[in-house]
Amino acid sequence: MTGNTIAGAAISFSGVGKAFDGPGGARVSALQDVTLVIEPGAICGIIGRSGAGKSTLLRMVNGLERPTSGTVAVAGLDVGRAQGAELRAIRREVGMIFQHFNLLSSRTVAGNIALPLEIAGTPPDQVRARVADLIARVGLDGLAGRYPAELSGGQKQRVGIARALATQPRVLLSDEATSALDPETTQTVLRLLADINRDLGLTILLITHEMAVLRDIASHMAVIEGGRIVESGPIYDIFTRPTHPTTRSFLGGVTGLTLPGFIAGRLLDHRPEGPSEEVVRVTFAGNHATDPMLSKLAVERGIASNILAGAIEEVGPHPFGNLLISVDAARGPEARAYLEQHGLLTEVLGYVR
Ligand SMILES: Nc1ncnc2c1ncn2[C@@H]1O[C@H](COP(=O)(O)OP(=O)(O)OP(=O)(O)O)[C@@H](O)[C@H]1O
Repeated sequence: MTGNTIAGAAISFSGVGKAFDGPGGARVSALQDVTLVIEPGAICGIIGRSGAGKSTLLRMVNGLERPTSGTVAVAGLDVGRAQGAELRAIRREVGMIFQHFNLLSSRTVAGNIALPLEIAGTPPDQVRARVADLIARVGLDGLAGRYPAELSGGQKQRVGIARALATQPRVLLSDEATSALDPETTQTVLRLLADINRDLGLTILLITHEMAVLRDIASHMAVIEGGRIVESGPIYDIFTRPTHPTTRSFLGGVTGLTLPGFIAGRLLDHRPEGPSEEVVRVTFAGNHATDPMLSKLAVERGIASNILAGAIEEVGPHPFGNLLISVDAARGPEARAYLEQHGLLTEVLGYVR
């Protein structure tokens, strides 16, 4: 083991860089100085735009890509430097599911799920018993003899999940596994992954470009931009206190964080001379999420607020909401202090005349 693996972590990236040979001999830097620790049993989501480096990061965990610098470890084993039998042993600990399922069309459901066991040399009677268990586990009872072409997208992904679990891995990698599915099917597949995480204690690392997927399933998340992790931590902390502009732009779609166009176009950085309104983001977290704090602000302090946009939803088991409001700029500091005293988070976004 190198000194850079993190003891006790399910997956760790320590100062990881990856460069590829690009066109004309130029080097393309896909990842730079990535450090991320994923604890056993976590569901960690990596979100980023196209080309940010998500797939490269994920593929390092099962040794499909090797780091140019730094260390990637699974359960303390250095994947990037493992060879031969050691690499095969690490790969058995890591299952993977894919956006387009990657099933063999010539094999049945049972045949696809059996494949990793056959490759591992498992005796046929054990393969049959294990495949039957896995089919029940992922809710495909009665479909063992069907071929992929006879299945819906959601059923195909269940086969993919069962196949990934066949060798009883400790880590499951998900490469945009719900991106090709409709919203309802996405929910059922995410629920299955959450059940597997809970029942089997499996650590899940998933990549996505949809914040809603992370909101519904992840315990932790990291935002990747230009090959660097720009923000990471427990999902609830990031939803309630995003710091990086990229995180905020991803969050805008799911949490009502985006300013309506008619305000955004007029927003000033500094309070202007004369009457103006302060535009404030108010984040409601935990038990405060449904408290009528703005009504109390009006009644107790006589400060009226306009609601510009907002949403209340759940992140994991916690209620959470964002409201964008405007208040008379002269009373803004008092309004924010009042809301903060009552457990809400506030942030001034700007001013409008
Ligand atoms: N085998 C390769 N050879 C050369 N460049 C590569 C290779 N694989 C990835 N890259 C480059 O590395 C960068 C990161 O790519 P990566 O596929 O990891 O991004 P991504 O976030 O998964 O994108 P997407 O969401 O579009 O799949 C991109 O600039 C890409 O062009």
